[in-house]
Amino acid sequence: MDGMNATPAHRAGFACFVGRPNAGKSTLTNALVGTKVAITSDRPQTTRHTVRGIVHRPDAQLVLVDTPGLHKPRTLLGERLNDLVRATWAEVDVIGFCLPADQKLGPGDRFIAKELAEVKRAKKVAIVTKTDLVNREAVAQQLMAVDRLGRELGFEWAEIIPVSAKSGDQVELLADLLAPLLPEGPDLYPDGELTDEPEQVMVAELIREAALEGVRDELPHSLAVVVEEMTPREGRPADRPLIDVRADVYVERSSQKGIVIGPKGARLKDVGTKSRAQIEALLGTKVFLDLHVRVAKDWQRDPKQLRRLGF
Ligand SMILES: Nc1nc2c(ncn2[C@@H]2O[C@H](COP(=O)(O)OP(=O)(O)OP(=O)(O)O)[C@@H](O)[C@H]2O)c(=O)[nH]1
Repeated sequence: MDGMNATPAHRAGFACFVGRPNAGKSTLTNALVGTKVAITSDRPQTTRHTVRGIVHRPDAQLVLVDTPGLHKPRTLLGERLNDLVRATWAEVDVIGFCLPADQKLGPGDRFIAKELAEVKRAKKVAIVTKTDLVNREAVAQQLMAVDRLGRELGFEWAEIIPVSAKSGDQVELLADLLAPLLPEGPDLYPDGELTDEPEQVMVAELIREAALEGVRDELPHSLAVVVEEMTPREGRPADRPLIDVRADVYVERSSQKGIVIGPKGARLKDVGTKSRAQIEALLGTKVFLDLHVRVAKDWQRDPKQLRRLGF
């Protein structure tokens, strides 16, 4: 190749991390993006919400979509949630299968990998996570185990890589390996998009958690929250700022609206009080929270709505 064509084409695309609960997907997303985007916790299955983080590089833009976990479906809703996961998988360019280095490859991993084998378009990357917890020998064993798993299921991993999101070991390299797997194209999102999004996403997640409390069985995955506005109130003294947060809680059917609002609005008020306290703790300032409940019919099934709702 001569000097004129030496610059590789710019690439941009979507990737998501999959893996059993607690595999380290959110932590890895945060490590790659360099900003806290998804909320992590020691509790399994906190990532029900699909959250985007964007890795901006000179040569590529990698948009990370955080899908909910795929589970052995026991209910119709579980089945629908899995549909949502598969719909996301069908749209992304790269899927990173996360496997913790400190746990033996088990039935849960196999279940997910089997599903992965059905995904045709996306390139699949195996990521052995939490390598700081074990010695090199154990990491090597896990790399071989996941390699075998791919072959058993009849597909090949585009890459297999060990990382530690905690220590940062190999995180850069992971980004270097993911970037070339994306399709050629210009940035999908403007640079700087990230600056206020993570906070808004976290605020939305706090409201969603509060709104789900006590009604999880009735509306497990039919709730989405979009923060429409987050602005400092003008004319406040510098030492006592106030942030106005306007957010919409979306349900799928009008019958669900009543559940969220509660008798005489009592539930929604409670949701507001609870989530406001947490938002204030997160932002470190007083907050005025303005909550509205809206119906977005069958949002889980409509790609346009999903995108609007941040999925
Ligand atoms: N030692 C170590 N711990 C990690 C690492 N990455 C994640 N963890 C821990 O593992 C636990 C689960 O991490 P998450 O990132 O929340 O895992 P997840 O896969 O997003 O979990 P779900 O949301 O339940 O699907 C947390 O306690 C993390 O602190 C790592 O590289 N090293």
